Amino acid sequence: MAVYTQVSAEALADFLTAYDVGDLVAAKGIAEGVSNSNYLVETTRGRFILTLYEARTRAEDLPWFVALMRHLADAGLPVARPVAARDGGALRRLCGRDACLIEFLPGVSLSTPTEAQAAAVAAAMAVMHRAGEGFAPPRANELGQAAWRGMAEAMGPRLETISPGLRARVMAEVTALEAAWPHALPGGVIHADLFPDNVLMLGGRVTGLIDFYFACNDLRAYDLAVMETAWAFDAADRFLPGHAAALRAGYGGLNDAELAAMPVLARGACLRFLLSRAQDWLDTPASALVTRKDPLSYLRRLEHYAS
Ligand SMILES: Nc1ncnc2c1ncn2[C@@H]1O[C@H](COP(=O)(O)OP(=O)(O)O)[C@@H](O)[C@H]1O
Ligand SMILES: N[C@@H](CCOP(=O)(O)O)C(=O)O
Repeated sequence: MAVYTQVSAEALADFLTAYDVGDLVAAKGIAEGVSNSNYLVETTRGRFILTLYEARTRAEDLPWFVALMRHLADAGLPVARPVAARDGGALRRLCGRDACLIEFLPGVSLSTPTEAQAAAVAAAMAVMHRAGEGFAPPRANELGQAAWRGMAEAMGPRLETISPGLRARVMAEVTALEAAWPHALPGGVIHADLFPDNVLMLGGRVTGLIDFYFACNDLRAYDLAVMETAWAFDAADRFLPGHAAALRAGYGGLNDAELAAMPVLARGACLRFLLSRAQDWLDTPASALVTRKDPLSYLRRLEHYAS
C-alpha cells in the first residue's frame, strides 16, 4: 500500500476548503502505487484522487507534470486533470508535502491483460506521443540511459545483498548499453512507466492513463520498449510473444531503425526498472505502507533479451 504520509481527516477537510469541491465525505489510502501517497477522496460533489508527492518526485518538476496532464487531457486523451483551487493553483502543501487534487477516472488496472487490451493501450500511447509534439519545454529523463551507471555505482556492494553476483551483472549491462544505445532514434514526450498498473480500462476501452511522474523527453520507441517489458511477460517472467507483437501492431508506425533497436531498448528498460526497484528494495523505510517490487523479476526479463 503506498501511503508514506498519513493525512488526518481534520487536515484533509481543511485542505479541501481551498477548492470548490464540496465537503469531505470519506477518504481512504489507496493500495496500489509505489512512488507517492495516494488517497481516494469523496466529497459532497464527487470523487477525487489526492496525491502527496514523496522523495522521488522533485518539487521543481511538479508544474511541468501538471501542465502535461492538462495538455494531454485537452488533446482528448483519457488523462486526469489536476483540479484548480479557488486561487487558480493546482499545487498546494499538505502535511509537509506538495499535494495535488486530481480528477478521478473510471476503470480498473489489469493484472493479466489480453493481447487485444495490450494493443489498445499501445495505440493510446501512439496518440499520446503525437499529442506531446506540441508540448514544451522538454524535460530530461533523469532515469534514462545516462543515469544508469550512477544509479548502479551508488548502490555498489549493497546490490549483493539482493542477490550474489548482481553487482557485476548490472555493471556489465551498464557498460554494454553505453556502447549500444541508439541515441539517434526519434524522440519526444514519453510516459516512461506505462505499466498495466498505470492504465485504467473498462473491457477493451482505455479509460485512464495515469501516473505521469516519470514523464520526460526521450526516445519514443523506448516508451514502447518499457511497455513490452511490463505487458509482454507473465507473472513467472516468461516472455509472451503474442503480447509483444500486439503492442507493436497497436502502436504502429515504428521505422526500421526503431524496430531493429527494440531488443536493446528493452534491455535498457529492464535495467532501468531493475535499478529503481533495487533502490526501493534497499531504501524503503520500514514504516511505509508499501509493497516493494521484486528487482529480480526485472533481472529475469533482462536475461530474456540479453541471452
Ligand atoms: N486519476 C485517477 N483516477 C482513478 N484512480 C486513480 C487515479 N490516479 C491514481 N489512481 C489510483 O491510485 C493508484 C496509485 O496511483 P499512481 O499514480 O500509480 O501512484 P504512484 O505515483 O505511487 O505510482 C492507481 O493504481 C489507481 O488505482
Ligand atoms: N512501474 C515501476 C514502479 C514505479 O512506481 P509507480 O507506482 O510510480 O508506477 C515498477 O514496476 O518497478
